[in-house]
Amino acid sequence: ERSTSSFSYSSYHTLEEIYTWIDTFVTEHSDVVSKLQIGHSFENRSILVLKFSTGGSRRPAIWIDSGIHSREWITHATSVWIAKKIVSEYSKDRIVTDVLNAMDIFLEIVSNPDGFAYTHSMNRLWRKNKSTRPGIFCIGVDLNRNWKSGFGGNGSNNNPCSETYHGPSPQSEPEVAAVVDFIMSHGNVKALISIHSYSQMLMYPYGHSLEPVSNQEELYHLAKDAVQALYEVHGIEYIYGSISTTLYVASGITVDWAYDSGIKYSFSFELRDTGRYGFLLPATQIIPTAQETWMAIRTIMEHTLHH
Ligand SMILES: O=C(O)[C@H](Cc1ccccc1)CC(O)(O)C[N+](=O)[O-]
Ligand SMILES: [Zn+2]
Repeated sequence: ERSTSSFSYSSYHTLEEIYTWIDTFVTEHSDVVSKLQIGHSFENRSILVLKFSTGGSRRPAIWIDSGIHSREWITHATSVWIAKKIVSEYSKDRIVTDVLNAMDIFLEIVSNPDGFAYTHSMNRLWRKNKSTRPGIFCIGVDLNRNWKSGFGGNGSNNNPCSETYHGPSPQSEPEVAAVVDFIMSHGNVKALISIHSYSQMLMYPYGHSLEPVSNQEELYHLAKDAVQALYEVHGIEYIYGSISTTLYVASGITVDWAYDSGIKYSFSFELRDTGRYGFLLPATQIIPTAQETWMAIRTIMEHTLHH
């Protein structure tokens, strides 16, 4: 469509529709937003990141990714809505304005484009990427088990047919390597938020071990405040805590790598719902979910700005 105002934020969209929306969005807001291509997926689709910046060079930054698991459609839809919210709140909302006057925001809406395309074409419940290797007869690596920190540990599987297959080696997958390379070369990312669904949880490292991270108290209280801000929008209740104690042990995950790489404010969301619809969350819940998630993310951004 010619403008993002004719885009339906209360519908789920295909990969092509989201990529077209990205181009329109960047054209409309070229003063604040630009499009980066950080790599290519296994099936050679572009891996795109939106950069929100009001100037400076190599400002401290906040990284947000969604859709690493392709069936979690509410996460891509939430990120699209949040992208629009960021530009509409700049110079209106005090916190967003302060954040963007001092920091950059990077938003990777579709972290697993091959898997996402596959959920539209062949298998709505596909989770992994679409990589194949000689002699291996099952497809895909779980991109939330392919990161270096704790790689191959409990809560990941070395069977290629498993939904939590960790891949042959850390960062073996182009979708993970692209993010690692980008964040490491940027070198000034202060917070990372990786968005999943479903369960209604806000979690922080570690997933691969039960040991608390050094700033556990700080992350606990920040998660508490973020979950409260979320609750105040539509009364949705989240639980919060470290991944391994709140959910289950999982190894080779995004936020553990981020934390061990020095990103001390690393969080993972599990969006709506708690199982009634699960991954098939009705489109009528997209905007309410995005509105409440935004308030939690805004809380994390504000804390990152001031610490
Ligand atoms: O097992 C997963 O990777 C997530 C839970 C999670 C989320 C973040 C870090 C570690 C684990 C659960 C989900 O979002 O993938 C939902 N699911 O189990 O399909
Ligand atoms: Zn997930």
